[in-house]
Amino acid sequence: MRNAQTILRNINVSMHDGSALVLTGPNGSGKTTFLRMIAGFSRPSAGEILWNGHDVTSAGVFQQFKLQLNWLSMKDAIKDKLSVLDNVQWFEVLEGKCGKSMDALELMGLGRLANEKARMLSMGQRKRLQLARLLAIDRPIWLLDEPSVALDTEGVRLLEFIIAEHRKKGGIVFVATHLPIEIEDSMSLRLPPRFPRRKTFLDMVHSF
Ligand SMILES: Nc1ncnc2c1ncn2[C@@H]1O[C@H](COP(=O)(O)OP(=O)(O)OP(=O)(O)O)[C@@H](O)[C@H]1O
Repeated sequence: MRNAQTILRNINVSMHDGSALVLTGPNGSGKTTFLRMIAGFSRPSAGEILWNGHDVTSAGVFQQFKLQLNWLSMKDAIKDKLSVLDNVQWFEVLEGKCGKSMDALELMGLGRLANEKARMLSMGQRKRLQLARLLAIDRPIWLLDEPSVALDTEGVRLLEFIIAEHRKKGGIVFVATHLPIEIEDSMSLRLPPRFPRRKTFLDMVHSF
């Protein structure tokens, strides 16, 4: 439920180590809501989200489960006044890790911009920075909301590559997207429109 309205119903998905789920569906169909529920930002009004058989919302489990998750969304949480490198290292330090930030930036094609202020980055470069952060933090479950928006063709290929590599290590990936993405052996779930339109776009055009 969101705002007292039922957004998602009758969804049953089971993920194992190394698996990937691609969520698609029209605007407002609930893709972000689905990811938010997995992340524990929203509670399902019915049903359960289980992690290793335990309800993720129960005390004790939630704190552990949260540490497995890496969230990437349109809100990029990039600090414009910090350098590109600091924007990755800051999260790495918070995570109690170190040493992967520069390699992650290099992989995402941002090595030469590491010492620039993040405000200098283009939209696609900001997305690459988010992906570098994902790599540096290196948590097992990735929740990616529209990860390819603003990426160029090479950026999308890199995204597909890091997803494949993550899965090889046993990582789990959820991707909500409107854009085509190639993820081998992924499951796909297409959410239905919440409010089916009475008229199609072409009907509207012809009525003018
Ligand atoms: N902040 C909010 N508060 C209350 N209801 C919300 C909020 N954000 C979204 N919703 C409701 O949840 C529904 C699903 O939204 P959600 O963002 O999950 O869809 P989506 O499939 O990710 O859409 P899009 O493709 O546009 O990103 C929306 O139709 C809206 O009614």
